[in-house]
Amino acid sequence: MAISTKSGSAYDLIVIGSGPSGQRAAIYGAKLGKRVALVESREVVGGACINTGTIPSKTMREAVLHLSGYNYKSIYGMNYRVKERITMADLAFRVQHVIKTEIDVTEAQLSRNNIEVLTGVASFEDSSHVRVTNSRGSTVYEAESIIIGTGTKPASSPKVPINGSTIINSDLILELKNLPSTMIVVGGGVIGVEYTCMFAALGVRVTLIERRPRLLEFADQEIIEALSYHLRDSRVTMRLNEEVESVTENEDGTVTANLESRKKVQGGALLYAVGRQGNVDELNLSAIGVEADNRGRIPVDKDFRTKCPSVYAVGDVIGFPSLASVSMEQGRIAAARAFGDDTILSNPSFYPYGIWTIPEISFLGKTEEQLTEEDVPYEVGVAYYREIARGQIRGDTTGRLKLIFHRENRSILGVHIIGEGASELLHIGQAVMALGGTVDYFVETVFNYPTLAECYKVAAFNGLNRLRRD
Ligand SMILES: Cc1cc2nc3c(=O)[nH]c(=O)nc-3n(C[C@H](O)[C@H](O)[C@H](O)COP(=O)(O)OP(=O)(O)OC[C@H]3O[C@@H](n4cnc5c(N)ncnc54)[C@H](O)[C@@H]3O)c2cc1C
Ligand SMILES: NC(=O)c1ccc[n+]([C@@H]2O[C@H](COP(=O)([O-])OP(=O)(O)OC[C@H]3O[C@@H](n4cnc5c(N)ncnc54)[C@H](O)[C@@H]3O)[C@@H](O)[C@H]2O)c1
Repeated sequence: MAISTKSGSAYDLIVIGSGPSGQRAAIYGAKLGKRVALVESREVVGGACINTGTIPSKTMREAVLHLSGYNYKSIYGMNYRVKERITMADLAFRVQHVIKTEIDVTEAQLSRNNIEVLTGVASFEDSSHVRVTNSRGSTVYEAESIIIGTGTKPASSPKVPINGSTIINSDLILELKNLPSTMIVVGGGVIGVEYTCMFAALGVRVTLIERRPRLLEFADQEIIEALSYHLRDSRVTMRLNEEVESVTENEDGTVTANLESRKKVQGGALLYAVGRQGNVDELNLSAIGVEADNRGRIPVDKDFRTKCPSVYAVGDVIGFPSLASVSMEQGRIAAARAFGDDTILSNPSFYPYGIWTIPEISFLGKTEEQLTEEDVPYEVGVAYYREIARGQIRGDTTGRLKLIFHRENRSILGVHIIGEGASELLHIGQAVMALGGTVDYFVETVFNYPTLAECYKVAAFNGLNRLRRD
């Protein structure tokens, strides 16, 4: 069938992709009074964030915690649960509800800002023209500036036959018909570890295989040791320093992961989570003289401008840190820069991490390992949730907050938390750090009682006591 080509409208800004990076870029452009179009290849807006990634996984985690009674087992006993037989349908029910609401909220935001949403696959004609192709044909639109926010998709391998039922990637989690009794997770990155925790909390026996010597290499070692303790306690088997070479489906419906070391691991289902690949294949980047690397990442400068001066790229498609929070910020900055607005400033040293393991982990700033490597004289103060009244009330007696500060000028260098509420709690430390506060702030400040925020005060006292002893 021949595809008809039409000439479409002209815009000030065309944004490709409606994930967090694209949404924020488009809205910021509109706030600057520009005429903006947002191209999205899926039928719905929201990107991987709303449809397959952040929102589904975080909602599923909440459903798992609620239905399994995980947070209350230490109070009411190991057999406590809200629902006896938890099914995939129970989890999917809550996830679909939140996805739908988030899509509605996003659509309303885009429409309020007069952003025109064009459904179809975008590809470059040249540095100011984008072709949008859908089942009705193809139209070429013009814009002064173009921002790419096309995100990523799960990395695949010809030796791992994803079948959507027993061998899945993170996009297909909700396609699992039943909860398997055993599961293999390949990849000890954020996705692999988060889903390992959820399935383990549901009683699934998980084997987690990671080719590196430790999980989540960018996080503080002590925090990861604490997480590993929880994983073992939830009957997770960790196989570190092991690489999965291929995966085979067995006649009895089970699957086998074949390791480079010639070991074999068998399970009822397998989640393949070995990283993600940039969505660049359909963009025709060669038309604008831009080339992505072997993982589909587009190179950009500090303002997110590509080699082609009128084209910017933001979000996961430019690589690290690949977080929804940071993607939004990058989108805003790129739209501002595209129209000569230099007022938005953002300091990546204060970007936080929230890792939704069970228990959750959150941190910002430097780790002890990094500071040792950089010869920075530091001291550490730790507070344990079990010593804080709120920790006892909530039933989380294993959490901890670790404050790292400079031994001489007492500035905060890092905050690392594992335990319930970590991702929210972190923001107190983030504010103090960003505003140039010192460890003394926590000593001098009165926090509500009983709250987890008290951890900051206890950790500060603990660290300052150590400093005095030396
Ligand atoms: C399982 C999982 C859990 C996650 N959890 C968290 C979390 O807890 N916290 C956090 O901060 N981050 C999390 N992330 C990461 C977060 O989802 C991403 O950082 C974020 O979605 C990136 O936003 P984006 O706008 O760059 O891309 P995306 O959200 O991937 O959106 C890109 C959009 O572009 C569209 N597109 C692609 N190519 C074209 C084309 N040629 N034409 C038109 N449209 C196109 C796609 O269809 C997609 O809708 C998670 C990711 C995954 C996979
Ligand atoms: N809470 C959050 O912020 C959150 C949650 C989920 C995902 N994300 C984002 O999504 C992105 C992708 O996550 P991911 O976990 O897929 O990727 P990743 O790159 O973080 O981790 C993949 C892991 O798989 C391992 N691996 C690769 N090949 C292997 C093999 N053959 N056998 C065994 N192990 C192998 C790698 O060593 C690595 O540790 C991340 O960059 C992250 O920022 C963020």
